[in-house]
Amino acid sequence: MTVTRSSRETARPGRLNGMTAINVRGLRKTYGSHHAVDGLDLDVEVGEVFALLGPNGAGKTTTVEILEGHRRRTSGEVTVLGLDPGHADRHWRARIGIVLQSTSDAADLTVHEIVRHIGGCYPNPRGAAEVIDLVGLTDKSKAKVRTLSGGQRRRLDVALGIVGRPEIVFLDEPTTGFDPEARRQFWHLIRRLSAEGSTILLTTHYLDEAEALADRLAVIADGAIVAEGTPATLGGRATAEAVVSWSGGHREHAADPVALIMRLVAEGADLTGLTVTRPTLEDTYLALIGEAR
Ligand SMILES: Nc1ncnc2c1ncn2[C@@H]1O[C@H](COP(=O)(O)OP(=O)(O)OP(=O)(O)O)[C@@H](O)[C@H]1O
Repeated sequence: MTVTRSSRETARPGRLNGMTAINVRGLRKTYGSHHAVDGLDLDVEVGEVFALLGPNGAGKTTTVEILEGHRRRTSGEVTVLGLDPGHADRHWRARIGIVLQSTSDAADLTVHEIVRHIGGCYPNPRGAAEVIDLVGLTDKSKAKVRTLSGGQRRRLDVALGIVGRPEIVFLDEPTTGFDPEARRQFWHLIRRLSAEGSTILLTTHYLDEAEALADRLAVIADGAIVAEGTPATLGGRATAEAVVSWSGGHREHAADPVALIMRLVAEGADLTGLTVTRPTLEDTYLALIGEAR
């Protein structure tokens, strides 16, 4: 597949172009007779931010947990940072950062204590205060984990996922429960981690989040990838017909909207209220999911 890379790529000093961080071929996971993951192929390059989209039950978490070495696969080939996660050792685990869907426990420790404690499990951790600041929890540093709100706990989960300075970060629905400001802060954090060279694989139901963060994304339906591309090109978005509307309720579909507008100008049409729209990522996503059903 030819993939158009985003302009953000060139701005990344830590990027090692062309090296594969995640390589998946023919991944399958069955529960009884149910195929949760059904022949999934995926390549994520070192330094990429890659988003997995898909409806509830599509197989995103199952896939991510297999990549993290937290779930056994039924069949298929998987390498993450060059190793099979099913047989990986402590050294490999120290290079991986994980933010699970479930919230953290350790309710009687303070935020600072738990971050420092988990950081101590890694060879080269970030400082606890630095990580707590990165996720915007500095004013809750001395608070017990059990007193945090849902969104604050989620931020703590992110802190625990990145404290070990991981080369690759798995984030499963990281911003669920975040208020809008916290989501923006989180986006800023992801861009910063990415700029430092981390590879990031995230699942999300927020299409604006995928569009804002991802170099590439893939849509999963029924355990397989049905489309893959950049946010701009997914599902043929970049070449989809535009809808051109102008005064008097005029509306035309056009493969080349500029040519249409030039023609209208030449014809002396009243172009008050001219708009040109292409399918949004949400339109494209919903169409892909609809086709897959
Ligand atoms: N331990 C399990 N036992 C049986 N079925 C499971 C198990 N874990 C997941 N499944 C099933 O596998 C399918 C994929 O689940 P998964 O959690 O990977 O979906 P998802 O895409 O992450 O969904 P969501 O967006 O809701 O988080 C679902 O049908 C789910 O019910």
